[in-house]
Amino acid sequence: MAAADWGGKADHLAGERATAQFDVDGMKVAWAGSRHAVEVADRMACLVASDPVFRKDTRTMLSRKELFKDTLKKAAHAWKRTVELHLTEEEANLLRLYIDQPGYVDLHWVMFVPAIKGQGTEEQQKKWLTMAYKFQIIGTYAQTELGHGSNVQGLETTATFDPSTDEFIMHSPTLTSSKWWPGGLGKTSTHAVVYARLITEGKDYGIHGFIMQLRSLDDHSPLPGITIGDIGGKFGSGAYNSMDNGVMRLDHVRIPRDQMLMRLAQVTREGKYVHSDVPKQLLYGTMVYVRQTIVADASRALSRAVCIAVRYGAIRKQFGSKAGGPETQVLNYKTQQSRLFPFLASAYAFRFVGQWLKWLYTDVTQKLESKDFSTLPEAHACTAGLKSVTTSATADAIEECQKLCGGHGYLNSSGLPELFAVNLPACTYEGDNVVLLLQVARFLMKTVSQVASGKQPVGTTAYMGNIQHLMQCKSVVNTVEDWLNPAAIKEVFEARALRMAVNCAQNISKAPSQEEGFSELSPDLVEAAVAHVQLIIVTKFIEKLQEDILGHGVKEQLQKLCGIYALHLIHKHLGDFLSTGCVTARQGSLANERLGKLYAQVRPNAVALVDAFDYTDHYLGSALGRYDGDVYSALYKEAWKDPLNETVVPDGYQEHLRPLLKQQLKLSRL
Ligand SMILES: CC/C=C\C/C=C\C/C=C\C/C=C\C/C=C\C/C=C\CC/C=C/C(=O)SCCNC(=O)CCNC(=O)[C@H](O)C(C)(C)COP(=O)(O)OP(=O)(O)OC[C@H]1O[C@@H](n2cnc3c(N)ncnc32)[C@H](O)[C@@H]1OP(=O)(O)O
Ligand SMILES: Cc1cc2nc3c(=O)[nH]c(=O)nc-3n(C[C@H](O)[C@H](O)[C@H](O)COP(=O)(O)OP(=O)(O)OC[C@H]3O[C@@H](n4cnc5c(N)ncnc54)[C@H](O)[C@@H]3O)c2cc1C
Repeated sequence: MAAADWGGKADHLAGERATAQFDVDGMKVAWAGSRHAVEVADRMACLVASDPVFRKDTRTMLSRKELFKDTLKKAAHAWKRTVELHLTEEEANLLRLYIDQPGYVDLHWVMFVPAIKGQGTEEQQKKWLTMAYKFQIIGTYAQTELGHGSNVQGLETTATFDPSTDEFIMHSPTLTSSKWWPGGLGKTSTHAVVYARLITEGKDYGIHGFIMQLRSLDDHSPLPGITIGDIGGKFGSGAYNSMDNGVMRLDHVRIPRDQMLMRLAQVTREGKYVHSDVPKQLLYGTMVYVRQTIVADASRALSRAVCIAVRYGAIRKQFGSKAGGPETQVLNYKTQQSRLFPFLASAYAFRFVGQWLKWLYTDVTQKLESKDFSTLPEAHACTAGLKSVTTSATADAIEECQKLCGGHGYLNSSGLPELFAVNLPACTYEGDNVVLLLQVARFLMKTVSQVASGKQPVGTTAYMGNIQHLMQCKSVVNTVEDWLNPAAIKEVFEARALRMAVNCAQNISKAPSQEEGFSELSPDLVEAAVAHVQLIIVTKFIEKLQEDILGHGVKEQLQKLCGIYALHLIHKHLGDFLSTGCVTARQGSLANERLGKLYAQVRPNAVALVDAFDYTDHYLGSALGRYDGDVYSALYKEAWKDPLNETVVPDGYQEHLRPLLKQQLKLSRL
């Protein structure tokens, strides 16, 4: 499909594509998850790429106001096309994804609708979702405040029940209780799920969700008692500035009692608080859902950056033979490969673990429906941990890809600055990554203590049940080839994760209290959580390789990428593996040797491996990452689009530059 997008011009990367040792179409299926997924994604990507309304090549040159208006235009046009073409939910989601411009619709579909689905009663769902599905109302998720984001229990907005009118009074009692950050709140949303402290009969029952109308459906003005605005420009040009993240103050705004989301708890007509038989943590269910989707977003963002850096690395040449022979493609430098190929492997690893996480989430949701809440803690730990590790690695990798592309990577036309700016906040939103890793650590500490009392752990912590062996085993690796054995790899990751968790648990038990110990050891706990999450990613990659994977050479390439993913982590975190005694220094250096060989094997396949992501030039949005590799013409053409080049002599010449030059000239003649 990218070839169609390219329009049949010379393929500067044809030589690279000819060296591929696998079936690229088969790899596209492995990446997308099914032949059907490839087909729908292709169709939606082409629909977006061929529609002039969805152009984005001058996005970074727009003012904030122009960018915001452009986002409104794109969102409205996308909805029009969705209705005209009778798109399915799957197709409409992909359409939004390929438009590739953050906006209010993300919050509406990804948070507002799921919050009502998860926390509303059937009656509430019927009423509000009917309107939301038709875009008669636009919703957002208003949780974070100026004073508190991570600490949800610390939110200050109040919802006080008034039995005399059967209403809640929604109020922001302090400056720090102003809602702050919700996407779409600033200028667009007509409604929101607002999180506030429920107070009834004089008692504070903690945080609950309420549906509030914020703006008139006639003229869009804020309703009485509501003050709303945008919180201001954000990091980078374009990027997340298309989103109107908002601030909101409430001054004793009254809403009917039935606008409290009442699936988890209810307030009766008399003002009695009644809690359902579902765990109160389901209040956080929307966040679990979104964290799961963010893992898929991370793999996509990382694969875009890698696609740009690999294709450009194959085109860019620097230095050469002394005899004046051809210069070297920068992708052939071993340093370039050792920096870039782990990202290529990580993109595939995150993609597969994201597919597994989606399955886990669906499974938990089905269990919740039949009132089985047993797997909720694991789902929370997995979504929190994977969201954290994949988004942090992705943000770091995009930044490194910019450096891997040298000076040209720093240009907006490379696509990398915007990609970085738009994905960097994923380390913060939906839970700060460190805060989330501490949640994983909490789960691990509980599991260690259950194992100590003889309980058999299940799911992603099942390995901890093998404690006798894992606490004292030594890696069997003796040669470079031994590092090709998935069982040998898995064992060292399991031993490292378990030993780090057990060390933490033992040290916590020496502290005066559990709480003090947890706080004192939090840096170690974060590292133990990362080790556990990396084990999940490695394990799921290995399990993926046990599935039927069709297409010539596809499985072999994935085996190499799996090896690179695991071995680069051993290399990067060798301190952990050595200090916990899982591998010796010699085994560590054998792993590194194996890694070097894998890089060499992947090199002829690198361009084809990024082609398998199946991105159009429109979606990639990069002069460096073009499918045809015609990088220099593209860079040259893009430069002329800059508003500075609209005139040959710049604005300001007459006022500032000319007088300065004339003055200096005059002085020099004196
Ligand atoms: C070039 C490119 C251009 C354009 C690109 C285009 C598109 C954009 C590209 C990328 C983005 C694409 C898509 C993005 C998709 C979606 C994102 C869209 C927008 C982002 C919008 C962001 C929204 C938000 O940020 S909403 C606000 C989120 N806030 C948080 O996450 C707050 C974090 N804090 C918490 O979750 C909690 O407070 C806490 C840290 C967990 C602590 O909670 P608390 O104090 O209550 O609890 P305890 O620690 O005491 O725990 C009690 C108990 O509960 C368990 N627990 C906690 N949480 C959960 C849970 N979620 N589920 C289940 N159980 C939970 C906890 O473990 C304890 O259990 P135990 O008592 O058993 O130990
Ligand atoms: C682009 C963007 C979009 C957003 N969209 C929305 C939205 O639509 N709706 C919404 O409600 N919110 C939204 N948010 C808010 C977001 O969810 C919060 O910013 C996030 O949860 C982090 O909270 P915080 O800002 O309070 O960070 P803080 O908690 O203040 O973090 C500051 C620092 O303190 C550290 N820290 C905090 N607590 C601990 C602890 N217990 N132990 C150790 N370290 C700790 C953190 O690691 C961090 O380094 C958005 C944020 C961004 C950036």
